[in-house]
Amino acid sequence: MVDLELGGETPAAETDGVWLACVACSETVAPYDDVVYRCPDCGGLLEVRYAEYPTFDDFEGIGVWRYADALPLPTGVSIQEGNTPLYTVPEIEAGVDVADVRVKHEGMNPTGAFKDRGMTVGVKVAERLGVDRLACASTGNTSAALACYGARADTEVLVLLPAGKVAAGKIAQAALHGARILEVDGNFDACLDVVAELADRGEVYLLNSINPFRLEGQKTIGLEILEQSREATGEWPDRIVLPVGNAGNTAALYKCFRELVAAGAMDEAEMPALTGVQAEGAAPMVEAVREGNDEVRRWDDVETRATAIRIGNPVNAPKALPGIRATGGTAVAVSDDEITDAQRSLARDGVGVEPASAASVAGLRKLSERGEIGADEQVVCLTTGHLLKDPDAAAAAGGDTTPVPADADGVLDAL
Ligand SMILES: Cc1ncc(COP(=O)(O)O)c(C=O)c1O
Ligand SMILES: N[C@@H](CCOP(=O)(O)O)C(=O)O
Repeated sequence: MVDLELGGETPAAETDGVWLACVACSETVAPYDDVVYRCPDCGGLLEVRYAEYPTFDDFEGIGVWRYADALPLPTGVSIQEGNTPLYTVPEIEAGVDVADVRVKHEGMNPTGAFKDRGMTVGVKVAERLGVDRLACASTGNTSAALACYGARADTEVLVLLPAGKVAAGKIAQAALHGARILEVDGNFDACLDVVAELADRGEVYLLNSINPFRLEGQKTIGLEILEQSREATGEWPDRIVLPVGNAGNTAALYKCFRELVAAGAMDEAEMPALTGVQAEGAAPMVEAVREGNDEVRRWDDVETRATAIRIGNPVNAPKALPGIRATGGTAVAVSDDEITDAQRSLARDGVGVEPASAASVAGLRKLSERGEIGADEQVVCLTTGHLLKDPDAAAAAGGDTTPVPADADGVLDAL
């Protein structure tokens, strides 16, 4: 049984009102005494807990650190992450039977993906812990963000990537920011197994989303969506539709809502329905939701054009599955062609995203067609990464180029 209550006594192990708690057995752990990723008693996932949870009145400033009162440290290693736009998307809205559709474009973060929100917190915690080598496994975006924030913190970064399966823009980022890049003969899940073992041996500090501090930063996506939606429409959204890979965002959004409920700033019934979308070729969470399972079965063979979510063993499933269920959400799988169609529609609405991001819109379309989303709902789709992350996919989804001679008549003839 997963313990997802936030209540209980403040343990002796707290520092500045912050501690870690196991979501499976409630064991508490001091936050900064040792490096821990899992419960020392049962191996369950850890999450950050606080003596007090803030309300919206406590927030000031802009970006991730506007929400400092909801984060474990007062400042981060920051390059101005967060404060991403919430766009209207007229073409997409016109094609679905839903009252209001907005797109929260996390591709507008400094490195072009939501990961920056986590790294600004995680790399600061790494500094506090005094570790000297940061590492991650990655389908690309985590490595780009870690390389960038590691550079900013002047700390060594090691990234393990599945060979041949990472988009060009992401490798370029990790390389230029100075990470040591190792291409592994295995998929993302195998890379994570290896880097987790290196972390257990004390060789590296792990900054994948199993790191509970990193997910604290990603919680701010939820806080921004709630504030921006209320400003734009007067309401909080009924539903947030998001791509799912390692399920960190799903877990982080659910934690965001639970904390607002604990603070008395949100009623449980107001939590937006968390709706996860996976590619058909990498859909273990969808399988678990459909079959009503409490555990997610690892898929060893995964494949999708949306390389960012080519993941068969979502490490945050024990936090994310209860979030989908408790908020009245669901999960749906979409084909690669549906993803590319959604990517094109987003582009026509002026929103340039990488394939995995477009999965959210593809999922919205599928659920709306099936009548599984109410016509009166206000929906926010999360787009997680920028178009330029995967230039090859963007070029393939876009139109062909036409060769022309270098004269005006030749150009006009070609039109
Ligand atoms: C662009 C993009 N979208 C979605 C995801 C999935 O997010 P999560 O792992 O939080 O489910 C990832 C990485 O995992 C990603 O890089
Ligand atoms: N898409 C991710 C996969 C790793 O996810 P993480 O959130 O656990 O770091 C990536 O960009 O590497």
